[in-house]
Amino acid sequence: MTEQALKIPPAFTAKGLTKVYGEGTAAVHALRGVDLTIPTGEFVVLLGPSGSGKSTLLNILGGLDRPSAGSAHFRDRDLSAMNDADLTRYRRDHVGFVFQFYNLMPSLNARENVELVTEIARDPMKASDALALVGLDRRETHFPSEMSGGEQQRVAIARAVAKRPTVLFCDEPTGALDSTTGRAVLKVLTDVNEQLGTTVIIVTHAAATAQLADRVIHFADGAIREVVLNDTKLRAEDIEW
Ligand SMILES: Nc1ncnc2c1ncn2[C@@H]1O[C@H](COP(=O)(O)OP(=O)(O)OP(=O)(O)O)[C@@H](O)[C@H]1O
Repeated sequence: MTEQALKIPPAFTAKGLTKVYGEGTAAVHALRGVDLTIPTGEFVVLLGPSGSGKSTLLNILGGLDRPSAGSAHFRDRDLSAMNDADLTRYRRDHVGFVFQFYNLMPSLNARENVELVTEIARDPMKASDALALVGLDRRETHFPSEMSGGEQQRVAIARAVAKRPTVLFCDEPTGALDSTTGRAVLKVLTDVNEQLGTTVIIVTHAAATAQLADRVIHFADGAIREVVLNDTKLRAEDIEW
């Protein structure tokens, strides 16, 4: 890591982060006191068995959910202390989301799907520039039904990055895709990380994705089991699926 990177405050720090769903005998301990730091600009992959708490962590860091105890800071701001309006503003100004199923509007073409965001964002890219970034500049007027799963996911990524988010959260972004298409989507995510400097945090079962990461966080049973820093990152084209 460069000296300059060391001076930039981390994107996220969590201390004793705890999430319990339900109460009493029905209580589910989704996060059991997680401590973590995610440096700004990193490409981070969260791996772990189903139910180990990965999505719960993503939802808290993304301002979609609140912890039961502990703290989660975005830069110097305590997300756990924010009210609903503050969290909405935080998500609007700083956060992009990409999910397994692309959640595109079927009646809108690719450009119009991206414009849903660019029309309300503060300092957005042009929708056409966002689509060019994901390699879909020639598909602007195509509707979701006219595109493959990988292309639809790239539109979803264009929509998420068009508002120039500080952080891009991806929950199983390749979960519905075959390996070739998955690689193409991962290539787009690494491009976003490298070209825009966006911090990218991916939850996935596709362990191969870890080969692209600066930091791999292994989850088990609501806790971090291991954090691995990659000295060498592979290019998306070269990962073994
Ligand atoms: N809204 C909810 N109400 C009750 N329990 C929940 C809720 N959301 C998640 N859980 C539980 O919390 C635990 C952690 O779930 P989470 O979705 O974070 O795991 P995960 O590691 O992302 O799993 P997967 O890989 O299957 O998506 C699981 O036992 C899950 O059933």
